[in-house]
Amino acid sequence: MLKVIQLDKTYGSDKHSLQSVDFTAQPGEVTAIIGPSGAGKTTILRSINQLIRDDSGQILLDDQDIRQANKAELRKIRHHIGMIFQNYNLISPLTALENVLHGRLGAKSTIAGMLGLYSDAEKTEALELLKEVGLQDYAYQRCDQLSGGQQQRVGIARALMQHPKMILCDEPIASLDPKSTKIVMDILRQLAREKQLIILINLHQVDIAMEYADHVVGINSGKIVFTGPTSDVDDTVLQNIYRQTDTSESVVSANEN
Ligand SMILES: Nc1ncnc2c1ncn2[C@@H]1O[C@H](COP(=O)(O)OP(=O)(O)OP(=O)(O)O)[C@@H](O)[C@H]1O
Repeated sequence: MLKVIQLDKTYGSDKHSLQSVDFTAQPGEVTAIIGPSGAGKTTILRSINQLIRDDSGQILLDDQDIRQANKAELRKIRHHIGMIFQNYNLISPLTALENVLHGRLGAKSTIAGMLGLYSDAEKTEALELLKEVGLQDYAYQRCDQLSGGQQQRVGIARALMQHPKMILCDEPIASLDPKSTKIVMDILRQLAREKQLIILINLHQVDIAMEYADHVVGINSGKIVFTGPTSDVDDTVLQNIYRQTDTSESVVSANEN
């Protein structure tokens, strides 16, 4: 389980971007973080794997506080956290298979990684993962010749190659058409269920969050204003999450552990 407790982040001296952020995300579930532009969604994801250093709080992944990890421990923890990005972050001239194999880089020695030395077992696994995301026929195609939706699926296979406990997805469908959006979201939900992964997704599209998420975290101006099952999200909750001004201090919480 992921537990974020009292997380605070200030950019510069006065830009308070996260204020006492508390939420949990469970294995086997899709958890969507929703909120207006600038609310702090990306800052939360980047804090979780310590791409940015937050100021205070706890980030517990299976009871290990990521914030307290030393460099070697952090490298190990990060290896089990997959990342999915809006712009896919693939290496364009390389094939889909080569990009998926890059998911193993964190587990290899620098030399083996630099020389692109992968075992037959790793290649077989990468091909299997491409099959899982429906891209078995594209393994040897350069990534810049794939559609956006196909590239995002390569990104998912690359994350799976890390044998993740958790996948953090930052606006994974923002550049995709509705058909590709459905394919990608169906895959993410299925992965959560079948592999018991924690899937945490920043989303701008409320309708997609409502359709695919089991759990919703609503944030406005750096503060959590709702956390609970998707079935508890109604118009009042959405108005609170997307309100223009930061006048309300109300926090709606349902069935939190
Ligand atoms: N590197 C930075 N330096 C200073 N302020 C930053 C930095 N990164 C983000 N911020 C500020 O922190 C706040 C939260 O930003 P963040 O990108 O986390 O929001 P978001 O909810 O992901 O927004 P969007 O939906 O538009 O991507 C914003 O006010 C933003 O301007």
